[in-house]
Amino acid sequence: MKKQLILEDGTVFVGEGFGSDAQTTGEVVFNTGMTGYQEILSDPSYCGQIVTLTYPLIGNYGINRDDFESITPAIQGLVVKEHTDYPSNWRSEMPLDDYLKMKNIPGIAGIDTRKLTKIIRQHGTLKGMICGLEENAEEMVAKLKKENLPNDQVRQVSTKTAYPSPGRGNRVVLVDFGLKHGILRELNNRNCDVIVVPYNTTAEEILSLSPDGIMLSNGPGDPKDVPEAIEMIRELLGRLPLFGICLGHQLFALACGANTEKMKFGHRGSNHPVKDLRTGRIAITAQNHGYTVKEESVIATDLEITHIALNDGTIEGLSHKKVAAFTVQYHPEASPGPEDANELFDQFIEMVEAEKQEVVADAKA
Ligand SMILES: NC(=O)CC[C@H](N)C(=O)O
Repeated sequence: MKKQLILEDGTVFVGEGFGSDAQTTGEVVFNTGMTGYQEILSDPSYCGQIVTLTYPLIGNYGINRDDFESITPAIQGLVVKEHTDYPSNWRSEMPLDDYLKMKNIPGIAGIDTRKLTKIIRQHGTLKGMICGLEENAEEMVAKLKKENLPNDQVRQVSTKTAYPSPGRGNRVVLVDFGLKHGILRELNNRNCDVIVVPYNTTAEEILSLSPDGIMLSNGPGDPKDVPEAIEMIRELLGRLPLFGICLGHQLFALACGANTEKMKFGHRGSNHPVKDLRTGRIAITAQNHGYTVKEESVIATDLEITHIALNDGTIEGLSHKKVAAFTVQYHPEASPGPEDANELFDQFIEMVEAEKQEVVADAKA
């Protein structure tokens, strides 16, 4: 069935529908990863977004049980150049098309994704819709221009109730703003005794779980749309060691008095070089974000900029000068992508253990 992809600037692409037949509206973004479509479409940070994959052949290794980053994908739609119905991989359990149908996610294929990506890079991310050919494009453009996209994505994807992911090691409260399972996997691999809590849990409720450390997850949307989380982080600062990833990093920056802004078209891909300013070491990182911490806003805070993106110089990592807390804008849990930055989870565990030693030393003194 033919479908159209309509952008708010009036551009119309016609392609072949796959996945669900539903009509969908969202913010159109692009990801440049060469593999990892399953992890991308199940990453809750894409809630509210229609994702264009710039790699030209998608679906060739199917969908498997192991690579999900969440159980219920929150992506609004998928745009590809070519999509294959015939996956060929020993791990494949179903074709991408079947999966998208099952989860009611619309897709459109046969799109000139290079042209689309150039438009997004020039114009900045724009609103768009995937719909049938029967819709009048001009009317749809007018509708897109008028419409405000939802701003409650974190509420949509965060867990509704707390749940444990047990281990025998350090106790970590992981605040779920739309967490990728990769983060949970990394903590469990390090034997952490994790309790995952909803995004709007208060500092007091978190402290009542007696954690040794706090982890702030990734998540969708604008960090300023979750003021309750900013307040909670502010109250926890200095009371427990803290590590934040992506949305968690942005919320931490806001809680410390810095500011965030929307980027023109963001960073989404699996090969973004990031420099650690303290060691000079460069890591190739997985990224998926459309907001960033404003550099000039950091000066008046107790934060130190620890990492920058080599492509555009934006902030990629922060650490607190006075309390045990650090955050990164990129994804050390990878999925999809390189594992260069995976050791950050070890640094978090070391920080948690060092703080525990200090508590013991203080108690003895
Ligand atoms: N992956 C994330 O956590 C993304 C953070 C935020 N939603 C952004 O787009 O910048």
